[in-house]
Amino acid sequence: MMTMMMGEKWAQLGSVIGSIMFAWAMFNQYFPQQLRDFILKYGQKFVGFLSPNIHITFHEFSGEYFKRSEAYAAIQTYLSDKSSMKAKNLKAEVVKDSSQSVILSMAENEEVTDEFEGVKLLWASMKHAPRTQSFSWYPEASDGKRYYKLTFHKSKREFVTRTYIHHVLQEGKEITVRNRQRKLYTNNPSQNWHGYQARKWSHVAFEHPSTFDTLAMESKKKEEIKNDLTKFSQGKEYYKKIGKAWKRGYLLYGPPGTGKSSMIAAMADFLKYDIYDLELTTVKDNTELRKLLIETTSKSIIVIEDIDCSIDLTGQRKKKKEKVEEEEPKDPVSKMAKDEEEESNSTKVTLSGLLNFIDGIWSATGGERLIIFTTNHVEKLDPALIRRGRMDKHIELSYCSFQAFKVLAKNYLDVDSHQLFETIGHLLEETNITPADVAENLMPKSLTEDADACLKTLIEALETAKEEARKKAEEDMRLKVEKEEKEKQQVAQEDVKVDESLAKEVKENCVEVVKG
Ligand SMILES: Nc1ncnc2c1ncn2[C@@H]1O[C@H](COP(=O)(O)OP(=O)(O)OP(=O)(O)O)[C@@H](O)[C@H]1O
Ligand SMILES: [Mg+2]
Repeated sequence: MMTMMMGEKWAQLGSVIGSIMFAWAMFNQYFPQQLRDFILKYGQKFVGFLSPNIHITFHEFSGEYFKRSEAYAAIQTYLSDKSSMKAKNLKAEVVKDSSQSVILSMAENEEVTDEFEGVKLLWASMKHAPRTQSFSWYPEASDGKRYYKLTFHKSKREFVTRTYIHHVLQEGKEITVRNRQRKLYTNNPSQNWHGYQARKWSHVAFEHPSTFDTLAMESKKKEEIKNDLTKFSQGKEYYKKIGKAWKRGYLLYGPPGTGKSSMIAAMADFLKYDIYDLELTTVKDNTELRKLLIETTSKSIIVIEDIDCSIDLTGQRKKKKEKVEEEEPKDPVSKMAKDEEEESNSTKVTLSGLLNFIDGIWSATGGERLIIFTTNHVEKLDPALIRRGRMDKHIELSYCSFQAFKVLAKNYLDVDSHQLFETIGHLLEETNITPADVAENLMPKSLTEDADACLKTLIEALETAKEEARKKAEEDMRLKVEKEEKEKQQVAQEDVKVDESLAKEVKENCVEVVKG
């Protein structure tokens, strides 16, 4: 009985489908094209009129030719996670310049639901098939036009248009920034700026392993720097409010091997910014410097390492040139060649050009940039260059403290505490050793060397450094005493000379008096 009823139902369903297909065939065969279009268009409108839903479409290519819509790309990224969890048909795309080499998105005609602040929304991925197979310059035409359709209840119109879409685009862009492969740029010498596809900057993927976790320094100082960076990166509105360009200058100074370059890499990792490593010595003049600045993108760190060596800020360059002029060859051909070489080797970037680079009107374009200078000799820098407001934050990277050593011990040996730590702590207080040297000593020299052996090697190195420092202090003291002794002797000799000439004068005067 049951089976008979089921059979009847299937038969009924089959006949309904058959009728619909027959009606559709008749509709296509006997109704002219125009009438069919008219019926379909108004039929859709009628259904839309009855439906409580609203649709918004976001096309992949719209407006600017050849340019993919940013909104479409942001939505695709936003939906990527949701699609990979919920959709049954997925599309995989290899994304250029992305560390996440494959991104998944829903295939055409798939749907996923989203929920935001308690409101349910439906996203569908759609494609208009191309009408003709003709050649077109527009990338979308050959493959059909892809678009996303957002469907929601009409009562949520204001919420969706004012809040939800903004949220989706913002979140999509943020995910893109988080996932993108960061780049390390270096400036090309200006001789190579001309010609086909000439670039002012060339880049490689930035893959430095240094992070704030691996950086050896006092945790309080580290936290302070991280907070400063976070405040900066979230400060778009704040900088706008106070009328300041959205950029910040950092001066990192300290002896070689104390982690200045490592800190820059950690900052880039923390903020997910690109790095522009500016080699000032290959920049010809201030105009070139400005051109380079204009070509940098936002969310980046512009670095000038060893600023005191890159540019003469005290007029020494001029002196050097004067010296060269004195030694100029007589022969005009070699003189020209020497001039040319001199010209190409020297930079005419001046202090004022550099100051303009940091806070001139051009430096405000783009925004969200850090400018970092590093130096081993902070005292050599012109105060105008590093005054607060230009270099907003000065960070001293110094010799290894006990806290910094503990970070290195954890990273290199995976040791949190050890009986030798106390000895090392005392030795670090008495000796100046750079984190680079400590790190070198903590690296196992063979596969069999364990933490114990490495810490003992470090203690030996610290004792040697302490002994050397003691000897150097003794030698310095000896030289000082010797110098003072010499100076005293010189003064005594000069006194004797003065006495002698005085005696001579007195004697002569006496003779004259006697004669008189
Ligand atoms: N504070 C630190 N934390 C962790 N590692 C460090 C630190 N300082 C130095 N090192 C180690 O020493 C190496 C050299 O450090 P880095 O290049 O950062 O020094 P620097 O201050 O930039 O030196 P220079 O003034 O010569 O450019 C790094 O590769 C790193 O392994
Ligand atoms: Mg360095």
